[in-house]
Amino acid sequence: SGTSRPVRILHHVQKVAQYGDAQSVLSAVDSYCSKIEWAMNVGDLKGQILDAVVLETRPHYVLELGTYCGYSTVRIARLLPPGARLFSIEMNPQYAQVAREIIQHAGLDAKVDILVGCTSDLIPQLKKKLDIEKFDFVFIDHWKVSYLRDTKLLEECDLLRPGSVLLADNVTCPGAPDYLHYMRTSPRYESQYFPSRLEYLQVEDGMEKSVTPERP
Ligand SMILES: Nc1ncnc2c1ncn2CCCCCNC(=O)c1cc(-c2ccc(F)cc2)cc(O)c1O
Ligand SMILES: [Mg+2]
Repeated sequence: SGTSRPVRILHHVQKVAQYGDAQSVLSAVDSYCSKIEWAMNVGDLKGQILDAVVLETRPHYVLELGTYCGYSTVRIARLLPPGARLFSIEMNPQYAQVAREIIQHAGLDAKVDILVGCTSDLIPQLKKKLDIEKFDFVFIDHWKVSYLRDTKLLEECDLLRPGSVLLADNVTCPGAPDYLHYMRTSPRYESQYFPSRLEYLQVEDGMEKSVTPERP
């Protein structure tokens, strides 16, 4: 068919979701992807883990690696206090445009900036480009083979502070074994696994939450 899966998801959201209502946008994506065609959104089950971590972290500056259709971007942005900012990096320009329109439909575009490019190129530019010191919360959901490399890049670029929270999707399926090993053995992090299910399926998956301890 002519359109891409993200464009079909966008059209469904524009057709059935209430403009300015983030929850109806999330429900529209979840019903489309559970009934019509699967897509790699974090989904509602793992989304509830994401919600809980965002609410307990109360982040002011958020970074997301891998935007796709913007489902998790909406999920996070809807819970942010006024003045908080979410920057999401997406490599695929078509995905980025779909995400912008889904985020706009949810009424959250004022809180969100989608940066188009590869994380390894953009992360080193963030301090200068965004005039940001540190990120309080990072949601990692892009290429699974890039999780560890990009986390180390965030460390090297001094974008994390004691108490920064990293939450990684798909650490079981498709899996990010080198990231898990690093997070669970590095003295720099305290890590916790949240078992769940792969979006819209009965397959086991889970998310890993890692925090740089506050105490010196
Ligand atoms: N800024 C950037 N830098 C680097 N890569 C970048 C990027 N921006 C985008 N990409 C390129 C990756 C985009 C896709 C990442 N997500 C995934 O690959 C993913 C796959 C599954 C999956 C599970 C079981 C299956 F059978 C099949 C697929 C589930 C998920 O929840 C996933 O998040
Ligand atoms: Mg994912």
